[in-house]
This record gives sequence, structure tokens and C-alpha cells, in this order.
Amino acid sequence: MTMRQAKIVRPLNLDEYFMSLLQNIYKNRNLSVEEVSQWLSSAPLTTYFRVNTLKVTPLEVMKSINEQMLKLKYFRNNENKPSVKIHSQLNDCIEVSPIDNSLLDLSPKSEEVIIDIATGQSALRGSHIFAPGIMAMTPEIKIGSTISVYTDLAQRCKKGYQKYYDNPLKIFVGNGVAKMNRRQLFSGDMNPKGIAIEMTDPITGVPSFTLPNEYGMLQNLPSIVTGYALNVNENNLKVLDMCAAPGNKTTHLAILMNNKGSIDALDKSKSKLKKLKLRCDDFGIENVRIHHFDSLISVDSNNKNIGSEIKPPFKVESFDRVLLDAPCSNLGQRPLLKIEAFEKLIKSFPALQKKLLINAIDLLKPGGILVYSTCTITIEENEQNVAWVLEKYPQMELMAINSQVGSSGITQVGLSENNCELVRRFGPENAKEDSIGFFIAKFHKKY
Ligand SMILES: C[S@@+](CC[C@H](N)C(=O)[O-])C[C@H]1O[C@@H](n2cnc3c(N)ncnc32)[C@H](O)[C@@H]1O
Repeated sequence: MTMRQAKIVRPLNLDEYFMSLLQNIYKNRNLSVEEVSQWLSSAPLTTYFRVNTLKVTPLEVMKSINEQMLKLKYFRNNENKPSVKIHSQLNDCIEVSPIDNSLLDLSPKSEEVIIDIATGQSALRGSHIFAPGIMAMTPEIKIGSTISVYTDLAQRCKKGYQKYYDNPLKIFVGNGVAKMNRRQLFSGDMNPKGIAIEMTDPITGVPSFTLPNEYGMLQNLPSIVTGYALNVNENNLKVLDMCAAPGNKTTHLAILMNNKGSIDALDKSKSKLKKLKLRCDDFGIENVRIHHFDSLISVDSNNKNIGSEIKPPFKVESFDRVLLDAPCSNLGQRPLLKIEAFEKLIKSFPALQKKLLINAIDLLKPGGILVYSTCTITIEENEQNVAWVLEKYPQMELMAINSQVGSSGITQVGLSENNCELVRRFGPENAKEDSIGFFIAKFHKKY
């Protein structure tokens, strides 16, 4: 696959703590802080769509995406169209390449829209602009006007601002067509919803496409690998997903299990669990039990919970498979246009993750598999937590992850070289995959 770099945006607030954090992680991979921060602040350019194979085949989804691509203004025929193909190792994963840069109209337009940082990050990954993310719109814009879209890294633009917003930290994200005007956005309904700008020419060239909810979902490549890593393709498995919401991985597991066996999906966040429920309904998933529950207390150590077969807290050694997709410092998300590295917060995660790991190991049956994953790049939350498990629990050993994607773990930080080969790290060192930062470890409980 040929890689193309998006326009680099230098993130703000790269304080000393964050610089030394990046330097420590990547020093033995020969990557400078500058290179890593450029990687973090640029968007992955390949889009991945995981197909809900309960309802539709990857070929049907590819056909639908291809039809939408041909309707885009740039392509009159198949020439230069983004490639849409099934991932070489992941059968349910469709890979869509970006639109060729030379086809995009990236010339500045006289009318402009300012969006917030989170919306800017999504736009760089191919999303249209939804009404709540718009901060300002110049007065002349009518529905159908072609406009330039900027994200406000300075966070100084007031909601509803009427003039041209002049700030050196106003970053161009591309051109689009207005679907709403100022009146709809800033007067009358105080909470306008829906697409306000259809992005036609995002600076990254990442194309937008819309598919019925039941067809599947956009998902980052390492998250799809995580679902496969749990090896759920055996009959009637009892699976626990300890931090499940909004269910990106739970739904994948349910589909890989072909709606057989059971998944107990726990999460502390009630609102995010609602999304998991909706997604299960859309996808036709029937083997998931959703529990609004704190996984830190998910073990019924004193055998007090009579219903512990089907609701938490559960008896020890209840599950054949456990997924711990842990809460983490989130420093692998890309593009990160503004990095706020709160040292105290970042340093709080390893202890929380260890407590969750203790619960996970207690709940796993001997012979079972535990997958631990994070969407961050710190050594403390990744290799060092794995090393801690191996030292504290002699019954736990690492297993190889079947997919040959990502790279090995970082050496000389607590994990042996052999064990580093067994875990998967995704980051700026991966020349092949242009993904978010991520980490996956797969354990086997020997006894
Ligand atoms: C990385 S996200 C999980 C994403 C999810 N696995 C997916 O693929 O869609 C981490 C989740 O952990 C949840 N969480 C944090 N602490 C928790 C706890 N003590 N018990 C259960 N869930 C917790 C958060 O609410 C958050 O939804």
C-alpha cells in the first residue's frame, strides 16, 4: 500500500512532560519527538469498515461503497477512484483508500465556516460537519454555497460569530457545500442537529460514504484485530467484555460467534451502553447481555450473588474468554490536533488497569484466553502492565496474535524480547498500517 501524508498540523501544548513521554517511548525506535507528534496530529488516510456478516456480505458492502464513489464529482468512470477492497488478512474488513490529492479542489473560497477541534478531527477522517460542531459562519452563506472550512485550534472563536475569524491558529480542513444557513444554526432551535456542511474536498482526501446501520460500522484497524485475537470461533463460548461500551468490539465478537454462546457486556457508563443496545438491535445481535456495572467489583468472591451465572458479580473462573479493552490515556487517537497531557491523569491509568486485570484473571477459566487492549502509546499502560501480569500470575502466558499486522512491543522496559514479539503495538513505527496508536496482548491461562 502506498502511504501519503496528510497536511501536518503541529499540535498545541506539547509541554515538557509530554515531550519526554514521547521521547522515552520511541527512543529505541529511532523516532524523534517531532516525527511522533507529526504522526499524532495527522489523520490516518485509510478508512476501514467492518461488515456485519450476520446481515450482509463484504462484496455487497463493497458494491455499495463503489457506487457511492462513482457519484462523487471527481470520478466519471473507474479512473483514479479510491480502491475499495477486502483486507488481506481480516475477512470482514473493507479498506478504502483516499481520493487522489490532484483531484481535490483545495482553493480557498470567499465564504467560510469555523468548526470546533473535535469536529475538525472527524472531518479530517472523512466525516461531514454536523450542526453542533459549527462555531461560526459568514453571513452571506446560503444553502448550496461552496465554502471553506477551518478548525479553530486557538479555541477563541465565539459561537455564532458573524465576521471573518482572523487567527493564525485557524487551520484549513477542506471545502464543502452548506446544507444549513446561519438562521438554522444560531437562532430558533437552540440544538440544531444533522449535517450542516457536506464535505466535498477534505484536505486529507478521506472520502465519506453512508451505509445502512445494519451493514456494519467504521472501525479502526487495530480494534478489528482485537476482536479476532480473542478466538471466539468455537461453539457455545461464555465471553465477558469488561469495558464494553459503546460496543464496537462487543458487536464484532457477537458476529464472529454467529450469535451463539453468550457475551456479558459490562460498562460503567449508562449513556454509552444505550449506544451498545441500539447497535445490537441494528445488527440483529441476540447473544449479548448488557450490564450497567463496575468491573472493578465484578468478582463474586464470597459466592453471595445467587444469579451470578447471568449477572454480575460473577463467580470466579466463569468465562472461557475475557476482553479487557481498558480505559486509558487515549494518546493513540489520531488526528490529535490539541494534546492536553495532564500528567497526573495519565499516571493514574496503570493502577486502574492493574485492578481491572486482577478481576479479569480471576473471572477467566483455566485454559481460557484474555485479551488486554488500549488505544494509547504509553509503556506503563502497555508493556509494563503485561510484564506485571506475567510476574504476578505464573499461570498466565502470552500467546501470539494470529494477524500479522502492527509491530512488536518495546524492548528493555520489562518484557523479554520473546514476549515483545507476541504483543502487537500500533504506532508511528508501523510503515505498513496507517492506523491509530494501539496495543494488544493475548494471554492464555494455563491452570
Ligand atoms: C476504551 S473504552 C471501551 C470501548 C469499547 N470496548 C468499544 O470497543 O467500543 C473504555 C470503557 O471503559 C469504561 N469503564 C471505565 N471504568 C470502568 C469500570 N470500572 N467498569 C466498567 N467500565 C468501565 C468506560 O465507560 C469506557 O466505555
